[in-house]
Amino acid sequence: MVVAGARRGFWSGDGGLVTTARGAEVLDTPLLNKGMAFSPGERRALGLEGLLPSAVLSLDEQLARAYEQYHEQPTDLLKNVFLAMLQDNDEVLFYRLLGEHLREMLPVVYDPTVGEAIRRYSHEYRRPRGVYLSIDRPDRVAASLADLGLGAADVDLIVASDAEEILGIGDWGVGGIDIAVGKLAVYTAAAGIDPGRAIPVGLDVGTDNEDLLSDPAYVGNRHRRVRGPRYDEFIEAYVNAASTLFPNAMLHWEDFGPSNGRRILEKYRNRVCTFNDDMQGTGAITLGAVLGGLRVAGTRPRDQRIVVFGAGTAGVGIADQLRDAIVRDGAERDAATRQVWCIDQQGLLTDDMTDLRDFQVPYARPAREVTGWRREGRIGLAEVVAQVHPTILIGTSTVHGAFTEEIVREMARHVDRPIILPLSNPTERIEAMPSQLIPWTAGRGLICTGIPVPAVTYDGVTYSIGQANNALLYPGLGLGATVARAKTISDGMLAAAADAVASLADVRAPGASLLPEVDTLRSVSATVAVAVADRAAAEGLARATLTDTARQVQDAMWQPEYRPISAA
Ligand SMILES: NC(=O)c1ccc[n+]([C@@H]2O[C@H](COP(=O)([O-])OP(=O)(O)OC[C@H]3O[C@@H](n4cnc5c(N)ncnc54)[C@H](O)[C@@H]3O)[C@@H](O)[C@H]2O)c1
Ligand SMILES: O=C(O)C[C@H](O)C(=O)O
Ligand SMILES: [Mg+2]
Repeated sequence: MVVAGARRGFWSGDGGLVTTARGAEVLDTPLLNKGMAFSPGERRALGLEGLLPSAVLSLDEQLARAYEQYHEQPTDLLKNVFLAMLQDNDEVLFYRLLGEHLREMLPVVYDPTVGEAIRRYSHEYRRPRGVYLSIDRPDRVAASLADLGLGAADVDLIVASDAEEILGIGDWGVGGIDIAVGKLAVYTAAAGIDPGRAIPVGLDVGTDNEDLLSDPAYVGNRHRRVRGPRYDEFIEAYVNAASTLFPNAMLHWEDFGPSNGRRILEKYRNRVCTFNDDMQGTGAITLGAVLGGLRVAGTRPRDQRIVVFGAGTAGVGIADQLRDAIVRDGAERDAATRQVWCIDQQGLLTDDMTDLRDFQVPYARPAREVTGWRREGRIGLAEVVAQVHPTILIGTSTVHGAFTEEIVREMARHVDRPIILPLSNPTERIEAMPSQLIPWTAGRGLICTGIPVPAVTYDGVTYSIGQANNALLYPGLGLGATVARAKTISDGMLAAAADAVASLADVRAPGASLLPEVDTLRSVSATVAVAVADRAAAEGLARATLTDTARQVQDAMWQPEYRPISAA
């Protein structure tokens, strides 16, 4: 295997690494640096003898020190900053620490703390990570990607964000690159994506966030978001450059605004290996959670009535995948679409509305169907729940507290096991907390959230709350696509991923989580990867030959271990 970074002075040798770097350059290269773990021989050969204290420590000893330092950080934001610095210093140690304390540290490197890190990006800035592409220099896109010094076969994955809709907190301009960094950390911790073969990209198209525009410390392009043809040309330049320079890389899109996310995916999904996490990753993991819920409820996809509150990128992405699951269960496509009710800012979406987004149109209800429904300017969630008696309620609205006690009690009155998924992130945006939903449904609610939340004990039963976050899905999807060298990401590959996740949750015990536990992310991702790669092969989309997929997936997983390093 080639280790990315060859042009940065290192590549893989016989079971180890070989480098032309010497002295401080070795210590300053996070994928080479082992801190105090260089052996005396390596110190001599690499010119480090005078640059390090005498002791030689093992990875485990450094791990213990790093864990102690982590705990000395007083806030989650400072813990996040500490981990970012560790990653910039010694990447093996960072991933080992993260992997050993995944449940504790995932909320710090990823959601919800990553939201705080993004807001504070320009103020907490210490050093760059990733590639910063500017809409003001469209002709420099390819050159900027080439600045990393990576070769055509060196890259498996690129995560890019234009930061228009970061989580549920809106436009955060250049700071949005940290969502790409956070997603990649999860890719590696969960699925062993080689961190030297993955690139975070910030697409800086400006920002409409007034606070950023007037902040003297802001480090991004200080102008409004560019939209229209110039934006599209910039995206085109990015896709062309990325897929030409790195033809094996999957292009992952993260946290784009609703007017761009779907449009971009539709434009490129049959041309390159690409995937929108908020639409497709979220849709598939939510389907996984729903399938777990249906196993408990003892019902089938085609029996469901689904209300989606917040019909944006994620909400409609979820609607699409739930509709497709109903179709796979035997329903006609139109009938399956009619089993979904979408609500957005203008209330229940109906076909007499003139301001619907194109992707909302298929879900608009016939206006005549709702003539007698109560309106207070619009048909709100309470009325839809009262009329429809949904079996599944999804929250992707960013409206904190939107699932009120009255609404939830009304839903639970008509359904034995209501499936309620308040998925908005981060914590301050969630539609309702499980600690409220469980008592409001007298323990009958089947609940998952997007953020990690503690278990809830009610009436003697402890309810584990599954995290229906796309983090349970995209790492395995990316690994599977990498192993298969998939040409494109198909709907069938997403459905296979959802089925694989759902199959791993043991939902039999009362209060059991509908999804596998976050601690098992690595094995979940491996299972998802096998399902995705096999599906790609079955659909004729694999460019690699799969002989023993499970073995190939295991072999492809990067391990956070110090490798012997020799001087070239
Ligand atoms: N759990 C996960 O894995 C996951 C994945 C993706 C997104 N999300 C979360 O879902 C939320 C939405 O993300 P998105 O990317 O779809 O954003 P988005 O902006 O595309 O969608 C949000 C939608 O909610 C609508 N909305 C706002 N206020 C509303 C109201 N009062 N009533 C009804 N609808 C309202 C908006 O008009 C918009 O259409 C975010 O909080 C995000 O963090 C979670
Ligand atoms: O990033 C996350 O935690 C999930 C999702 O992609 C989101 O935008 O909220
Ligand atoms: Mg997202």
